Amino acid sequence: MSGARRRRIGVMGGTFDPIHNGHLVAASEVAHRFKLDEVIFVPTGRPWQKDQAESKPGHRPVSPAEDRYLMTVIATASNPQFSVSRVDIERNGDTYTVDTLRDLRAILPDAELFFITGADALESILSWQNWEGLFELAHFIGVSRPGYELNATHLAQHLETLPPDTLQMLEIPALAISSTDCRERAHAGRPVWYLVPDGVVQYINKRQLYRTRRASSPGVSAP
Ligand SMILES: Nc1ncnc2c1ncn2[C@@H]1O[C@H](COP(=O)(O)OP(=O)(O)OP(=O)(O)O)[C@@H](O)[C@H]1O
Ligand SMILES: O=C(O)c1ccc[n+]([C@@H]2O[C@H](COP(=O)([O-])O)[C@@H](O)[C@H]2O)c1
Repeated sequence: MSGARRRRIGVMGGTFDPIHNGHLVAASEVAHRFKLDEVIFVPTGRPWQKDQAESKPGHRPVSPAEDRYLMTVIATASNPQFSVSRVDIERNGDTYTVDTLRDLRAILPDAELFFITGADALESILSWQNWEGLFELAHFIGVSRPGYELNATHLAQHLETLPPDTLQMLEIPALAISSTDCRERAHAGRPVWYLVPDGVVQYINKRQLYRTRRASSPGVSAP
């Protein structure tokens, strides 16, 4: 008897500080083109490369994980194909994609995973923890992003021994939106409407996120 088709699950990892429409379009387009059953958004717990960059003068620390998680839930709630996982925010220590994928494989042992990453993140993947092990855990889909070239020739030589569909590229509708720009807008009192979902605009206002350059906002408390 032939086995059932394996569920095809997209994994969209990100710091999502805040989640914006560029993330949502990327996930939606990959879901359609790769016939995915679902996309799981995975907010990072401790994004070690961003933490390092943001310890430089003039940069602000990453917002509390619980705020980033809740914005991701709000942004994805209306799409039945989208869900949000807490695996990265519940794991102690720095967030490594190799752990994300291992955790998701343990939860979804029969699924085929497709990790979605923008062209900028793809450029730096050789600096990720245990990157050689990543491609055995999931397919990788690199998506275009304004300002970055969608090119993985630097990776190709390292992937020669792996199956040809290990890493695939996809041009998506260009949205020149970044979380950095959204934070700077919110900080300066400029609008973020239509760059992020409406509920995320309201959450940013309610929690007064990005008003200061320091992470001075209190933690999320239960209602
Ligand atoms: N506009 C976009 N188009 C396509 N991919 C994107 C876009 N913005 C972010 N991504 C991808 O989404 C993933 C998560 O991104 P992240 O949460 O770091 O957002 P960001 O906008 O890059 O944040 P920041 O400006 O703080 O660096 C990464 O793989 C990133 O490349
Ligand atoms: O595994 C790593 O070492 C690693 C280093 C940097 C980024 N990542 C992952 O890449 C995704 C996008 O990260 P970021 O920092 O651009 O929001 C997110 O899922 C991160 O956990 C992973």
